[in-house]
Amino acid sequence: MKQILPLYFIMGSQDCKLDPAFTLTEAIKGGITCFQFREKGPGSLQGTEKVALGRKLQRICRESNIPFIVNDDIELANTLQADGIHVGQDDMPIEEVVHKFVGNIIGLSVHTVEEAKQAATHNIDYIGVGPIFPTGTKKDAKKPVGASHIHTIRDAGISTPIVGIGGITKQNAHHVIQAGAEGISLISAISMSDYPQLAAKQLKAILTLA
Ligand SMILES: Cc1ncc(COP(=O)(O)OP(=O)(O)O)c(N)n1
Ligand SMILES: Cc1nc(C(=O)O)sc1CCOP(=O)(O)O
Ligand SMILES: [Mg+2]
Repeated sequence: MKQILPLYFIMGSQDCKLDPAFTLTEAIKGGITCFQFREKGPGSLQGTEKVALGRKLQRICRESNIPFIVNDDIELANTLQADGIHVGQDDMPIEEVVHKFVGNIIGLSVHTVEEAKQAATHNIDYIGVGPIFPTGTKKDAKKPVGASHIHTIRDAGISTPIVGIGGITKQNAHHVIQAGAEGISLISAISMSDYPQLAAKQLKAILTLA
């Protein structure tokens, strides 16, 4: 599990400055280790258009052996036979997700130490901790917790693999890794770049040094 988490790219068409398939292809060339399809919020595709984009992006991931994870939508994850699903505290109960998606990667969002402790009692593969820094991408994001929050979770004895999320850029990514996370997950630092391959490469280089 830990080897797929270092540079975890998340996006949907609503997040992209350039064409989504091109953005993903370039991000893969730049060294991302995992991809989450998160078609959600203002401007996102719905229905058959969402499924078609998901299929297209999944094909791109498969060609390069990059795990393809679906955000929120269990039905889509099943339809596409995705490699995994990511859910939050307010989505489908985690017990149900674990039951329905057995044998696949399962990620859960966590904001507090208590939620991280709860998460550790379930058979999940990683937790997404955030928002670490202020983010403009998710309008209903909670208050930023800072990278030290990852330290606090580790100090509470939780060993579940962690990815930090929220406002992570090449300027602050090293704080997240130094605080004890296995990886960084991010949207706009790559999806809004004019050069997604370069953006991913630069982030990868920072991870190597951190
Ligand atoms: C890796 C990762 N971590 C956290 C999230 C956020 O999930 P959630 O809280 O359910 O919010 P939405 O993404 O569904 O708006 C994530 N998607 N990925
Ligand atoms: C999808 C998401 N979840 C968050 C959480 O805190 O759970 S923050 C976030 C948005 C991440 O986008 P960016 O990298 O552009 O800040
Ligand atoms: Mg969710």
